[in-house]
Amino acid sequence: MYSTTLCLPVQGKPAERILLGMKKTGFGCGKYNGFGGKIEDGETPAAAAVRELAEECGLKVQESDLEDVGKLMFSFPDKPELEHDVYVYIVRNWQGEPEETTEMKPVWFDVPDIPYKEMWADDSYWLPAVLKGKKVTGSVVFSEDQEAVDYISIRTV
Ligand SMILES: COc1nc(N)nc2c1ncn2[C@H]1C[C@H](O)[C@@H](COP(=O)(O)OP(=O)(O)OP(=O)(O)O)O1
Repeated sequence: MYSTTLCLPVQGKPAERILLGMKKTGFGCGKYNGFGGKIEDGETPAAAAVRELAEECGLKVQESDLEDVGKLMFSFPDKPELEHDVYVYIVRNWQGEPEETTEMKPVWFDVPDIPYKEMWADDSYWLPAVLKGKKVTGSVVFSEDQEAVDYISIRTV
């Protein structure tokens, strides 16, 4: 079990546009997602979110720019080593312009055009609520192929 972060840069409140990245390597390669990765030993979730956002798309934020919008747990019964949780943040203020890196190719989407079919299957269950200003907590169990959602429980606040 490990912990990760996921940072979602948005414009507007409620969100009108979102910056997603096409993941080019590693876990989730070939999917659009927010920006994030594993929390390193001794690192706080917020520090990891700031670091990963800069590493993956060049946007610089302060920890005070992070809006904590929830925590999700992902499990894969057929691959228990992939079990992890994710701290999810929205950011509305940053320095710099999105740039392609070796890990991600950033693309802005209008919220109605978010490409859910090219994203992790859980996203359509919780991202719309987050973009409307809700906070989410929950857990997702993935199927044998690690793509479909077998069970999901999301609580919005
Ligand atoms: C399984 O469902 C998931 N859904 C969504 N929306 N996002 C997910 C899911 N599983 C993982 N994520 C996010 C969490 C992280 O932001 C990335 C994956 O990060 P990873 O652990 O693979 O870290 P890497 O970017 O590969 O590399 P390093 O941490 O080693 O830099 O996806």
